[in-house]
Amino acid sequence: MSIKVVEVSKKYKNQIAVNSLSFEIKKGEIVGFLGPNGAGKSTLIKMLTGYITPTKGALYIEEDLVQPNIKTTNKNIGYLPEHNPLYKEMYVKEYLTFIAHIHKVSKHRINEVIEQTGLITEATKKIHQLSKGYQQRVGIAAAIIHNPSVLILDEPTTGLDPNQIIEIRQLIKELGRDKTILFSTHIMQEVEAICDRVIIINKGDLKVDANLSELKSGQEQTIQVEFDYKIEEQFVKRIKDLITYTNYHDTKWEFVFSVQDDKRPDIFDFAQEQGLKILQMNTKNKTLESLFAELTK
Ligand SMILES: Nc1ncnc2c1ncn2[C@@H]1O[C@H](COP(=O)(O)OP(=O)(O)OP(=O)(O)O)[C@@H](O)[C@H]1O
Repeated sequence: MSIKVVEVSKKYKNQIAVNSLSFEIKKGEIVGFLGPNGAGKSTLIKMLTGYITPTKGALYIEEDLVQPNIKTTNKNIGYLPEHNPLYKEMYVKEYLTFIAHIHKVSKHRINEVIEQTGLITEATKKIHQLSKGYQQRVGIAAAIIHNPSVLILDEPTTGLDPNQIIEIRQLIKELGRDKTILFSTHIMQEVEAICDRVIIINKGDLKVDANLSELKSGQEQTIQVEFDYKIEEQFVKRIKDLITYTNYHDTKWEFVFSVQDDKRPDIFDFAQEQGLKILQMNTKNKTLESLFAELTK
């Protein structure tokens, strides 16, 4: 396991920020760590990186317990905090040279990360001259300069414009080819765009730890249809994968399916077989976004 969290809790005075959380992340996985504001994401990330200690429980990075072994575990972690701490008066290459020096890594690694994070054209500019998206790339370059096996990103796309968001997501995906990545966000679409697995927390509690495909397959598909003529129930029952149906009016129906594949083509085929025309058809799918809203009320 690259990351292991065992019954970890964190209490700030009377406030329980993280409540007995447990999960494991395998080598090479990209996992979205999702929760609304105040859910406890940053608190857990700070415990993984050794910035704060847990009130209870144990955290492991590449099999090493974080607390007594912070030096070792931090060698294996690249961390981009929520507020990317950059020395903005420095030039990009100068800053990365400074970070490389702290980590005692060889100079050739600086050019390597500049290339890897798409910073070649910006390397000779001062950091404050860069767009927010490029500043975020500098933060990521600094986080991976010592070539860690685990990368932890705290809300890496917050405050970026839509194009920058797409670019940073792409970069995270590329880095995920040879690193284990845990990144926090409060946007479900972000998780859908980047990862296979999601861990959802709310008010410090674990709500979901599942692959996205599992989450999606557990969802129902609802389709409302209006035909041009009345149709008998016995015929409607023949539609494949139908779990329930409601007849609102002679010609208006709502069908609920248990499968994820788009069932609209099947309804077209059915209508054709029955000699009917479709006047209206709407899907009312429960999105992952609405599932997240339900779980984090
Ligand atoms: N140093 C602290 N002292 C007291 N309470 C704290 C401290 N840091 C965080 N908290 C509280 O712990 C809870 C979890 O906060 P945390 O920052 O971990 O949430 P988050 O999921 O990262 O939220 P956000 O998305 O807003 O960054 C919140 O209620 C917060 O107010």
